[in-house]
Amino acid sequence: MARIFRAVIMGPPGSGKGTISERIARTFGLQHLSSGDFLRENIDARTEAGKLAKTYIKKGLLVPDHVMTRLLLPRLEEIARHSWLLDGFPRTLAQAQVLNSACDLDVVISLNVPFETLKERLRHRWIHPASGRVYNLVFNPPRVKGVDDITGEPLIQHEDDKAEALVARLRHYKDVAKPVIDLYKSKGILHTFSDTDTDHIWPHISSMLSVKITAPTPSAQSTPTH
Ligand SMILES: Nc1ncnc2c1ncn2[C@@H]1O[C@H](COP(=O)(O)OP(=O)(O)OP(=O)(O)O)[C@@H](O)[C@H]1O
Ligand SMILES: Nc1nc2c(ncn2[C@H]2C[C@H](O)[C@@H](COP(=O)(O)OP(=O)(O)O)O2)c(=O)[nH]1
Repeated sequence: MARIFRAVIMGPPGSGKGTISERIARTFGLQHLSSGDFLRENIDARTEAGKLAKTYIKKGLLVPDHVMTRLLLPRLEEIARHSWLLDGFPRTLAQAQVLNSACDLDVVISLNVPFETLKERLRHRWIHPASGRVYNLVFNPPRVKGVDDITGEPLIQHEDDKAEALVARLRHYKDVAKPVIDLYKSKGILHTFSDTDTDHIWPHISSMLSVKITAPTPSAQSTPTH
């Protein structure tokens, strides 16, 4: 049986985590678990943790560490027999430490994209809230303006992707992520990829993973979202 492979993808908002995670899931059969999507599912299902998380997200704040770990760790246990890729978690050093005591990671991918590029991308990001499908009016526009390709439902823009909230959000990310990145660097599992284009970064990530993942686990393949 193929060895279980555990990876984390990090990067500021707009750096391409969702887009690249989807490619990784499709190519290598890893289960993609996005903390943002998982929170939104909990909010929609009106779970206790979801209701609590909503009060923070609405204010543009990070959800407290103990709420995040209480939510995410049981989910990771559920998929413990699969190889997985975590996107959006851990976001803080405290979260990274809890994850560390729960499992050993094989690889941490860190995306390094210039600030101006991030601002430009997020301005044009539209999502289909029910599925988490991500569009960009320049990079991967929907076939019909304003509607999801698959369901035909309307697309929305996140409040915090709008220009006013962006700069503070990107600064905040840098401050919080630095100690997490330093931790993974010290463990020797950090792989950083720097470029302005996802299509340039992707072949490098793909070849790194091809070497690290001895054999893919196709049964864990997720549904393509792009
Ligand atoms: N690991 C986490 N710790 C704390 N809060 C989180 C975490 N992951 C997500 N959240 C909360 O959920 C919100 C939505 O998360 P999500 O990752 O979808 O979007 P984001 O923060 O806009 O980042 P990105 O654009 O990189 O996807 C965040 O703004 C934050 O409030
Ligand atoms: N122009 C351009 N846009 C890109 C590129 N890669 C991803 N995008 C788009 C897709 C989204 O609309 C937006 C942010 O990407 P994302 O995958 O949601 O990033 P993240 O917030 O999950 O890290 O940018 C890219 O390489 N070029």
